[in-house]
Amino acid sequence: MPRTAPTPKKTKNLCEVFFEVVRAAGAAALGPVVDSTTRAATMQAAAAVHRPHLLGATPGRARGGRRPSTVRMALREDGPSVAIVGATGAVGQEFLRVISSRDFPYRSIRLLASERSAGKRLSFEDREYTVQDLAAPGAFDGVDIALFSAGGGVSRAYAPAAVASGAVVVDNSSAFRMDPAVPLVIPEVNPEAMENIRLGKGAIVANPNCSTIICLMAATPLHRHAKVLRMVVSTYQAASGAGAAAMEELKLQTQEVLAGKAPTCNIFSQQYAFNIFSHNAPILENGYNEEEMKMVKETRKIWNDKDVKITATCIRVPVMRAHAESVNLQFEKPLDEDSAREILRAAPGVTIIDDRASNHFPTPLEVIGHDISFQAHEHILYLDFSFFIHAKTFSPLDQWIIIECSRCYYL
Ligand SMILES: NC(=O)C1=CN([C@@H]2O[C@H](COP(=O)(O)OP(=O)(O)OC[C@H]3O[C@@H](n4cnc5c(N)ncnc54)[C@H](OP(=O)(O)O)[C@@H]3O)[C@@H](O)[C@H]2O)C=CC1
Ligand SMILES: N[C@@H](CC(=O)OP(=O)(O)O)C(=O)O
Repeated sequence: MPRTAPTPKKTKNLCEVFFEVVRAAGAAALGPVVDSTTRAATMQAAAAVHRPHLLGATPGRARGGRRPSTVRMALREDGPSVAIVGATGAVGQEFLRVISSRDFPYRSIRLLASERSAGKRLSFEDREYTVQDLAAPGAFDGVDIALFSAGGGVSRAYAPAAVASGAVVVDNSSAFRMDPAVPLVIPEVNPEAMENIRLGKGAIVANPNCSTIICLMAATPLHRHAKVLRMVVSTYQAASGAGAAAMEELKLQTQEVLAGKAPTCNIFSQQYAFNIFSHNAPILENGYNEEEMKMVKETRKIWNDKDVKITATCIRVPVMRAHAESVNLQFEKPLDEDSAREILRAAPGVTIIDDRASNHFPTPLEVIGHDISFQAHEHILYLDFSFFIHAKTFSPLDQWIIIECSRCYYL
């Protein structure tokens, strides 16, 4: 199956921005990503592509060399102090995993959650941490970077306090995405939106909805080349996007249905196993569900184009991890298939897997282990191009985003 590794984008990338910020903060340059698993090695290669300056700026360290997984280089005096809000949750745990697998440098880590979890002990990189109550006074004292993933309400309630104490908040929720004062960033797409973010100067950086991220990582390079006039997206969203409890429900329902029992419906209002249904987000006045309108609004903000025509149909499919999307684009300028392929080959975070001869294209199961990939599955008509994407959901795609965002100061 032909695969093409992503190559660095030509515009100023996240690493450069982050490097500048870290330098401005008086911190030393960062080191290479290291981990012990094959999957992490894949991510390491991708990270190397995205962080050439960081890799090059660390004298005396082997580039890309494998070290034993027990030897962590992430805990560094010159790294930022990091807080994770929602540390006990599925995404919070994923933050920790990615910080570790990407060797993200940190001076200290503070794990924050609700009072329900306060006092709970969690181990990370061979150290024990006590989960602290987010609502306790001084929760953000001395914090440089706060990664929020505890829901929109928690972000709205506590992100301002984190900012006031000087932290850069990277928010995984939808709370601030459409706030004109808050950059909405996909590092591989619009890192320039957070050029003004500086460590030590409180600010919020918002992370888009995962379906938007997946779509725009492939659509934006084409948009920049030929200008998208109209985008039609259909999603096939996995259980992981709805959290750990939803994944458990899919597993349980599958067992129940196979055993001839009635499926347990706690997270979703209808049977999920062996079924598909419209995304469970609330339906809005215009008849779209909220997930679909996020795609519309967030794309317009990220592209800074309020006129681009977008429609989305978001569907939940009984797949454990990895969302898929069908994207149809109409361009202002002609774009042939070979050109589109070349553009996408050069796009960061995009891998082309397009084995038409044997009718074998990426599946969610195969995609787990890659940051993002897509499949061109239709020939290009004049001004028209369709492709199909499989990508991970919050795990680890959003974490990649978050890690890279934080690099901008840090995600
Ligand atoms: N960008 C994207 O596409 C995605 C974004 N998300 C965001 O991440 C959020 C979390 O998802 P997930 O990890 O799956 O959810 P979980 O339910 O697994 O975890 C929720 C976390 O938030 C904490 N929390 C909840 N309420 C409070 C509170 N009042 N104060 C402090 N901490 C609180 C919980 O702490 P405790 O253990 O104490 O209850 C827990 O750590 C989502 O709500 C969504 O906003 C998620 C997926 C994708
Ligand atoms: N996109 C997630 C839902 C979610 O968490 O979205 P957001 O980050 O916009 O709240 C899903 O698959 O259901």
